[in-house]
Amino acid sequence: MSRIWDISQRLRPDLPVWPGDTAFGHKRTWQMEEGSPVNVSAVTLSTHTGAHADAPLHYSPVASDIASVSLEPYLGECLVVDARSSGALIDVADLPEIEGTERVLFRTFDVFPHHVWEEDTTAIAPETIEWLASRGVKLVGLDGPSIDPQSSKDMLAHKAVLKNDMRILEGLALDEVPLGRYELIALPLPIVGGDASPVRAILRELP
Ligand SMILES: N[C@@H](CC(=O)c1ccccc1NC=O)C(=O)O
Ligand SMILES: [Zn+2]
Ligand SMILES: [Zn+2]
Repeated sequence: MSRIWDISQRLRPDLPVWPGDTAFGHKRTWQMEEGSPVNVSAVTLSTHTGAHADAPLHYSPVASDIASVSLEPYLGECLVVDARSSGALIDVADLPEIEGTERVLFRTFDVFPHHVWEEDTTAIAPETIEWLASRGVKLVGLDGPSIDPQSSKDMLAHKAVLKNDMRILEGLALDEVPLGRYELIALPLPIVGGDASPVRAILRELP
């Protein structure tokens, strides 16, 4: 069996979420201790909880929801890149040779903030998105909560992704993963009308 790295955040009540967004909630609705033959629960969560995929509908009212997007970009060979020394934005000059990979994941945190919400996270310059698109990249991902700065109102990186019909993963926990090439598997749930979906994201060692 090839080695697997789980790059999903654990879903739990104290999971930090985007300021003002819905907290993660999980409650038991049937309990074996109370005479039910099984345990069952209900969850409450934002579509942008933990490791998640943005749908084009998140940044364009007329674009596809998460149930309609092809799964192909979320599956296949990817490259994990070190962006820990980038400043506020990952610039083209910060990129390594990407050698024809269709998926690029950026590590920006020295240590992933599992217990606090960080406001000033590293985002991706729109020119970098254009550069990656011009080299055939179909999916960009990062450990931070957004490919744009959190204070952004113009969402230029998301707009560059829309223009180039790329896909986005955010909130990936990359601390344990050595830089390099892997197989990515990070499938969104088919939430009809959904602007995003949590994913179970893994990286698998290539043969
Ligand atoms: N744009 C962010 C998420 C985002 O904007 C957001 C996520 C959850 C709740 C509110 C959000 N934005 C509010 O202005 C993203 O990169 O997906
Ligand atoms: Zn998002
Ligand atoms: Zn986003």
